[in-house]
Amino acid sequence: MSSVEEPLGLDKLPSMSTIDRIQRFSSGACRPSADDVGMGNFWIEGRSCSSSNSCEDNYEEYTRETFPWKRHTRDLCQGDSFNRRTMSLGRNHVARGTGQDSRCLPNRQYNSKSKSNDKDMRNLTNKFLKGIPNFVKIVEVGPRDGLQNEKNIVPTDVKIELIHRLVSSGLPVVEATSFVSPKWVPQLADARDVMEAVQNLEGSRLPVLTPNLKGFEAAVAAGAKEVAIFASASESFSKSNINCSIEESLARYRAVTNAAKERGIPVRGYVSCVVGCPVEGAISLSKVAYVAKELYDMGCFEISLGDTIGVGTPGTVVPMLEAVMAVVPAEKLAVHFHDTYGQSLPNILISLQMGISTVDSSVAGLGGCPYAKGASGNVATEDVVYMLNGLGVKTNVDLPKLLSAGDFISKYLGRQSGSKTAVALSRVTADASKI
Ligand SMILES: CC(C)(COP(=O)([O-])OP(=O)([O-])OC[C@H]1O[C@@H](n2cnc3c(N)ncnc32)[C@H](O)[C@@H]1OP(=O)([O-])[O-])[C@@H](O)C(=O)NCCC(=O)NCCSC(=O)C[C@@](C)(O)CC(=O)[O-]
Repeated sequence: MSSVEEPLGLDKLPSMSTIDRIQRFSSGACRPSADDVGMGNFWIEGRSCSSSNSCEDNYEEYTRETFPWKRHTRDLCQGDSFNRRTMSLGRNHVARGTGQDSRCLPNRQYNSKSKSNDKDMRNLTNKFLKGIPNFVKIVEVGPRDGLQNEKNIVPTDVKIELIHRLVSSGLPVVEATSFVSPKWVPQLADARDVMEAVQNLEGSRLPVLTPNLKGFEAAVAAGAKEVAIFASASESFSKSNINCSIEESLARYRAVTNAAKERGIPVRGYVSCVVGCPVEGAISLSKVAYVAKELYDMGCFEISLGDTIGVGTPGTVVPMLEAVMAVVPAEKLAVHFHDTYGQSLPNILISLQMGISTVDSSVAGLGGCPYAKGASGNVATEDVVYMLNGLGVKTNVDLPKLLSAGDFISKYLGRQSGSKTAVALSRVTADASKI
């Protein structure tokens, strides 16, 4: 077995070029159906289409999800449904337009394309982005990664309400909290209360972070049915985040995965600092691949690759993914980007093209790590859903309900949402309501 001191050399990795790999993952084969949100149901290349997830998506559905801003303007002309939507978003402005109302915003003001042009655009998208999966599983990390860095303690009820709202938006996985030391992360000292309150919520899996056996036992006692362990590819970050070396952390995590196996609890693994570390700078690809493989070998069903400080660009993310995908199958990987340099969406896009179909994100772009100075929030879930809708990729997420959850927590925190989509769509509806 290789060790951190003697990492997997890049010379030992397959010499497949980046372009080859992207092409390899650019099959036009059908990908998971919207139901394939559970573990183990990953895209198998060449799988045939089911009638419920035909490769030829319904055109109306496509345009509805692709152009939500257009939908707002169209719905404004349809009166009731728009009113219902804005009210459900908890906004205090209510549009008054009706189908006959001269104040209705004409669609052409927002979308000069004709229907056939829309269709052409979709074909163009298919030609250039055909490797992208039909379904992407979004792992919402807002209640955990999003809130852990908040200075002022967020009341337990607010956290519970946020989780309820996120679950009701259709997100398949909502990371609920962390069973870490309250001295290290005071914001999540109420992990037990949060977990006990949400443990029976249906519709989403609700994993929690556990840094050691103590955390694991506490999580299970509080009702957690899935846990996540978090190692780092950077020695310095491992020390500052969990107070031990990478090798020590892997030994701890083996104890956790063994205990989890005995109880039939699935374990997700994180590797942080996969591109850069706040102390060490660039991180070697072989170290990232090594830690990912160790977590995979100890039984993690999925490995999430975290660009903890958000320094990655497609130029650094592609070789990192190539290195990891040489030792862990793409369908077992997730990407976890922080948006410090605004690179998350291009990084996600290229990851999807390379065969990744699980993406972590945080509602309203909340987040940051208390032990990674300068790291900004995670990519906003609303922005990820907006992009995926635009690509015709299914997520099962109801964008208006997600926006409502983001609005709820942003209002509570007293600041504007970190989601550009949330800000833009709220302006569109606000402007439309003035007409
Ligand atoms: C790992 C430890 C616990 C080691 O912390 P330590 O101080 O070395 O632990 P220790 O074993 O020496 O114990 C010290 C005290 O902590 C207690 N303790 C020990 N374990 C637990 C526990 N599970 N829950 C509650 N209490 C615990 C233990 O009982 C003892 O209590 P005392 O006797 O002093 O009263 C600590 O460093 C820690 O909690 N770190 C977590 C920090 C954290 O959560 N960071 C943010 C995670 S985000 C991340 O990693 C990146 C990620 C995943 O988001 C991906 C990305 O963005 O890229």
